[in-house]
Amino acid sequence: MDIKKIEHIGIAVKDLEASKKYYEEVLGLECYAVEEVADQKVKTAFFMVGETKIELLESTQPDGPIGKFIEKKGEGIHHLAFAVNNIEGQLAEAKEKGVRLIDETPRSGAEGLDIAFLHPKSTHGVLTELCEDKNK
Ligand SMILES: C[C@@H](C(=O)O)C(=O)SCCNC(=O)CCNC(=O)[C@H](O)C(C)(C)COP(=O)(O)OP(=O)(O)OC[C@H]1O[C@@H](n2cnc3c(N)ncnc32)[C@H](O)[C@@H]1OP(=O)(O)O
Ligand SMILES: [Co+2]
Repeated sequence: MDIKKIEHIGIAVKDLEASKKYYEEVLGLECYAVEEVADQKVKTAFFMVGETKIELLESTQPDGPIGKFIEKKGEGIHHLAFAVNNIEGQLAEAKEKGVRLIDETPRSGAEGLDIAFLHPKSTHGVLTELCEDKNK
């Protein structure tokens, strides 16, 4: 695969406002965007840390992926997202190499990126997101 960098680290939180305060007031990071992604049933808050972002995720519905994750495991690191070119090609390669795809075709994520997830059961336990900025 052709990975450029870690695009973001996704963190599941119960209360976006409360956790945002920790990142701002304790860690001293600046939240530069808050966005709801209805397709994923989440509200997100983004912080830039060098070239990588932290994506806080609060569930907007109990049956969404973040709602279910928090119910089972509590708050914490949820996924690792890599920036790639040609996301469709990367998905095809991953599939060809035996990885189970959650998304066979990319969906719309936050910040206008195309995103697709690889199943944690075939990535040694890490829910993995591929992201491509097709507007660049
Ligand atoms: C806004 C956007 C963006 O960046 O632009 C986002 O990030 S949206 C971020 C939120 N969206 C997503 O995560 C979409 C992709 N995620 C999904 O489709 C789902 O959450 C799955 C990862 C397939 C899990 O869903 P499912 O209903 O199957 O839950 P489940 O609890 O039965 O999980 C099946 C097995 O996977 C494990 N599992 C579940 N979530 C996990 C996670 N985040 N990391 C590692 N392992 C995980 C469970 O422990 C379980 O293992 P055991 O059987 O051993 O107990
Ligand atoms: Co993400």
